[in-house]
Amino acid sequence: MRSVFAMRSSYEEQGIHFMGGLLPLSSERTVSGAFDLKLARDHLFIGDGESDFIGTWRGSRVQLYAVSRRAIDAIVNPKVAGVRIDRDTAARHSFGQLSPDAITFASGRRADFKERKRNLVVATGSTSALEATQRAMDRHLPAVDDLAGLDLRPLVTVCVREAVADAMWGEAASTPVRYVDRDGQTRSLPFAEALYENFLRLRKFANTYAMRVEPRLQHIAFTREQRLMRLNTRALRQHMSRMSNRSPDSTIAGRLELLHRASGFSPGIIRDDTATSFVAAVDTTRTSILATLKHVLAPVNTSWKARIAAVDSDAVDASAVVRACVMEAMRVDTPGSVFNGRVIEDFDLSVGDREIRLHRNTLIMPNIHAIHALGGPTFDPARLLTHSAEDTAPSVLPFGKGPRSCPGRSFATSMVAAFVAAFLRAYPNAHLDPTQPDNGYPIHTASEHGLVVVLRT
Ligand code: HEM
Repeated sequence: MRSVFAMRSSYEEQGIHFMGGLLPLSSERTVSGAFDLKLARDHLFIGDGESDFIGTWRGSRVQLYAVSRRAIDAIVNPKVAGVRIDRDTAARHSFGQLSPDAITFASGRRADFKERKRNLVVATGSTSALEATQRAMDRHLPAVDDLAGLDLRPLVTVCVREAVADAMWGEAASTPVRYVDRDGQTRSLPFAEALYENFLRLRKFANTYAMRVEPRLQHIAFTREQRLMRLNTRALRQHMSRMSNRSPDSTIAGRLELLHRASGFSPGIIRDDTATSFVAAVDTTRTSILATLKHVLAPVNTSWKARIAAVDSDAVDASAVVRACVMEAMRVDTPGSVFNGRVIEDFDLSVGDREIRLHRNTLIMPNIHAIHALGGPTFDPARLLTHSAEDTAPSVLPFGKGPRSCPGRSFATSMVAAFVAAFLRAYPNAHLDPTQPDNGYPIHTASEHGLVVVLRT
């Protein structure tokens, strides 16, 4: 078996540029710097716009990022993804503790993988996100007269969390469960809120230096916070096991249960695929809403705000203008990254007119941030509206691509479109507060700054 140093040398000999220092772990210091600047790890490794791959260390492993469209297409090709490259993500050691049997961590090589994925697409796609979104907005949107400025981050978070929970489980999402907060205080929280809060804590802990270097350490309860999160994880998993077989057929959980059971999937898989869909949905969807509002509420984009506001409320879901604004916002402020994969056997990957020898155990993933950066930092939905069928499709991949791409895409885009259009109807004079430094930061799932708007002129 090749050492990581031999692997790296082989890639450098094949012309792949490495970033982040010569020795294993060295890149983690650079990553800490990126977190300080409120950037996600993958923003650092976007390449020069010419290369196919960028290499670095991830902890003590060799990581390759596909950074050109053709390299991404090569590694997500169904003949490669789930055949010679399989899922291997450190996330299974962090928030994966909540749902270890979820599809997110499952091998794409299993014979039943395609059916499992199809069930998720059907269960999430056949739900109307619109009513759940509107109900949550009706509960939480503030009375306009009371507010000169408003941080949208907590407002959007609570609306999306409740709307997704409603679509996922119906009333059962509000069942109170015991939850231990960061101070060690035991409280009673609605089940979906407790699940989301514990997910956020697990993910935050995973971003610390030690856990990035050795993600498996997250399974050992060294710290008080780890012990508290573990208590919650156990209680939540027990609660979710008790919820099985009880979700109404009108909910995503109910439909997934019917489909997965008919396919012969175990109760553990049904439980964990439901839980993973909830956490995957809330975090990314609320980030996409914030990103879209950030752009359409900027004074320079008033014409796009007006075009969205002019769309009839019944036509929002199908509106090309609304979709173009949402996708373009996700291009400029990409919510999350795709999950990592691992090369499972040495093989030659065809990229354009050359072959690249990939070595077993190399971590490898598409860097969608690199593709998105090629379009530049300016929000311009027109580029998505004007391309003809003959043009190369614009490279906007916030949901990933290929066999592992997001099964909740249709649900998510409906929810983002519904929220943004309803918000603009409710607050036609809303605009970004130019005095707020927080508004200048990029928006992604792990960022914690606010998005402050003025609701009145
Ligand atoms: C705007 C919102 C969303 C964005 C930007 C997003 C993005 C993504 C991305 C980038 C991936 C990884 C793809 C890959 O590794 O190739 C993913 C996977 C996944 N997403 Fe989403 N997602 C969103 C909403 C949702 C929703 C609403 C659901 C379910 C209700 C969902 C469920 C999942 C699941 C289960 C996976 C794992 C798929 C697999 O392992 O094969 N996501 N998503």
